[in-house]
Amino acid sequence: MRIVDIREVTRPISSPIRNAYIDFSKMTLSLVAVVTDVIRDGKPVVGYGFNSNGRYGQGSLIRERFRPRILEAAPDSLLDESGNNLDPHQVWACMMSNEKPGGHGERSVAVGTVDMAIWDAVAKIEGKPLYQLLAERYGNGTPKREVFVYAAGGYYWPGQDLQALKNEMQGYLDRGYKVVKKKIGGGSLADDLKRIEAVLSILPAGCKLAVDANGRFDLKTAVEYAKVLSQYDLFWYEEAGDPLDYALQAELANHYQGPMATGENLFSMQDARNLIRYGGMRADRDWLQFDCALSYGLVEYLRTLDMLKEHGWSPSRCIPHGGHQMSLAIAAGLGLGGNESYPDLFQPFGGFPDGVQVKDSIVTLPELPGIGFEGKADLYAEMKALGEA
Ligand SMILES: O=C([O-])CC(=O)C(=O)O
Ligand SMILES: [Mg+2]
Repeated sequence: MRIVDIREVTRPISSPIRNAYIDFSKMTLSLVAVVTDVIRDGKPVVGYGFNSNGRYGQGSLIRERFRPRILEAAPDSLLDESGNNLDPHQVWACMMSNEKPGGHGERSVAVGTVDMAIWDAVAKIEGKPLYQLLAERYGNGTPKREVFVYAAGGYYWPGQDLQALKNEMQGYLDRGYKVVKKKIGGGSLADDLKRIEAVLSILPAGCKLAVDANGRFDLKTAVEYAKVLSQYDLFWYEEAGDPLDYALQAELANHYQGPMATGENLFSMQDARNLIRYGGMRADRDWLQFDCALSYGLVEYLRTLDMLKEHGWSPSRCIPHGGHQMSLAIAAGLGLGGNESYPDLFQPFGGFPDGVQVKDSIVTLPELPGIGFEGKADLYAEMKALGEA
């Protein structure tokens, strides 16, 4: 078998929202199709991938470096031992040939996007859900199809008042979520507190709020917020300072006893390892949000999970950023603590297969081959236009 083509298209996922650092008025993503010559149900198997929100489409890197490397490689060098399927680790090594270490910037997003499509193809060729394949190859053999999800929103919308914020959050509760997230750091502390209290005022017992500063704060501000946020029983306090400022994160732990979360902007195992070594994160309560779609894909994420294990961290402390089905499959296959979800944003790319309902903040993954994109009609329509044209 061989890869016949790799196609990329850059799509808008823009909206007028902003967090403490960026607005999303020009946000895009790359959608990738990896076309193989393997025939299933009378059609070539095509794997699909896309990158998460927050970084932009990676078309030029994919077209200039990663696509040609794969297509120019000897087809057999990309296969597993059976010779009947791709080996994602070999494809990854091929993409990363002649790439120096460090400086993980945008290329990790390009590689992560192609890697997602490779895993989708591999699981489809095996005729299994990706979560099943992962549980068999790297997990305990049995996936856990019920995955915790929380609703991320609470962005700064133009003109949104407190009532509109409450309505937004109520909408998530009505759809079955028990944990909701809102942004902080995009206004004054006093305004943020009004917004936090507005949300808390509508949360029933058993439901929780997480807050996300998107790396905006210096140490002084992060600590100021920590002191005030300590009065609430928050689900977590996320990305207070710059993602690479491990000393800030470590110092913050001296001022905030509740759970903290970070990692969505760490794009390699090595960066994640530095967070674990130097960031003062606490394995008994904190959360790790590394997102494979931004950070060299699942091949690298497997290395990150191994690194975590060596440092005494359970995969159940990981709740990835990004709200995509790839991380849902990894969560189900390898026992992560859950996944992010953006019920009202970044469509059609985020979310779940059609008909999957959130109940008590849990989704149950259906048995679809691959990652499961074909189960979401609006998403699959976009994918099919690229991959089956
Ligand atoms: O607003 C963003 O860039 C997304 C984000 O931080 C998250 O989902 O945690
Ligand atoms: Mg975040």
